[in-house]
Amino acid sequence: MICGKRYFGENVENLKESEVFRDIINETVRVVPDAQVVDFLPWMRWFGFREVEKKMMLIQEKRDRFMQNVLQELRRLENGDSSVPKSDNAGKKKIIAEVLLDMQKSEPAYYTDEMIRNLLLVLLQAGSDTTANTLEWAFSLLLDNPRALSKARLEIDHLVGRKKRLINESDLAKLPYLHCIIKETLRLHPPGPLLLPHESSANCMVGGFQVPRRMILLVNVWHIQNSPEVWEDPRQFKPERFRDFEGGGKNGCEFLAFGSGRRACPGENLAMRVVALALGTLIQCFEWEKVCEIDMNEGTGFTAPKIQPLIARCCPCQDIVNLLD
Ligand code: HEM
Repeated sequence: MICGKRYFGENVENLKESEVFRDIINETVRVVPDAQVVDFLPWMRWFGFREVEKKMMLIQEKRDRFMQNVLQELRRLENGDSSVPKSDNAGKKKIIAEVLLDMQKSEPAYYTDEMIRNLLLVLLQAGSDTTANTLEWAFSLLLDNPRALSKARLEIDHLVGRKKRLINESDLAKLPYLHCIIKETLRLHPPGPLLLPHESSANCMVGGFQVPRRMILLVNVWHIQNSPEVWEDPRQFKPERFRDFEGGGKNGCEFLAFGSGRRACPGENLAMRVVALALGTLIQCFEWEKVCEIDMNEGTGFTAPKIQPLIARCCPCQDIVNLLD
């Protein structure tokens, strides 16, 4: 959607480029927690805390180089350069990078290359790890809760039937239990456990505390969503609790996995669809089995990933093999 290419999975067009992309994502996620320490304790910078500044500058150079190459390639493609390999997307809908380059033609002072590069990078960065981690946590929870997995499969089977077709985007609104599973996963393991740092633009009161202008606030969403004061049996995986749940819950503050208000995640709808479609398809097509006890511990890192990656066994459901072929 963003660059017109695949950087993960099968049919990756340019292996080297996709490796650089994955490195950028991983390195950024790794260095952000240290950068936040330095933001809050600026004197740590004097001691060169974990070489954060140096690392961030190196990553930024890599990010800029990567994205500038993408922009140059798109320009060459537009000018009819046949040496640039055409992507799967060529001739179909415009990708976001192309839309922004078009806008640059009418407003070059605003849509500079730097602005476009950073906008594309923030979308890629914000959308990749968060979505992938959610999928991995959801599957880990489902394998640990086989009843919920069966219930999700029944819901899908009931809607589309196993033999007929794979689920598609238009089915998603009719799969409420699948959505409950995703929300319960995001409640237990929010990929933004402290949201992003927010800065108050004016003096204000939050929860009875005076917050002066320009104060940086972190919101501990992990705690809110796992607190017994807010949720019954907070550490239990109970997708049903989201059945009649609206928005963020009471006062809009119980479920905050995508943040809230003006700076909430703009990718929420997209993320919910992507995760639901991926999770739903994996449930529909395969029989799943644990190969060992699943380690449910969260590691450090900006998106609170699993410490141990999920390993599971799957084999295609018999009646869907033809469809998969
Ligand atoms: C399961 C997936 C995702 C989760 C849980 C998630 C969660 C979040 C959270 C918690 C924030 C910070 C909100 C705040 O501080 O109040 C955020 C910001 C953001 N997200 Fe997502 N996100 C996800 C997927 C995506 C996707 C797919 C995109 C776009 C392709 C995206 C783009 C962004 C951007 C651009 C911001 C910064 C918004 C701003 O500062 O105004 N996110 N996201």
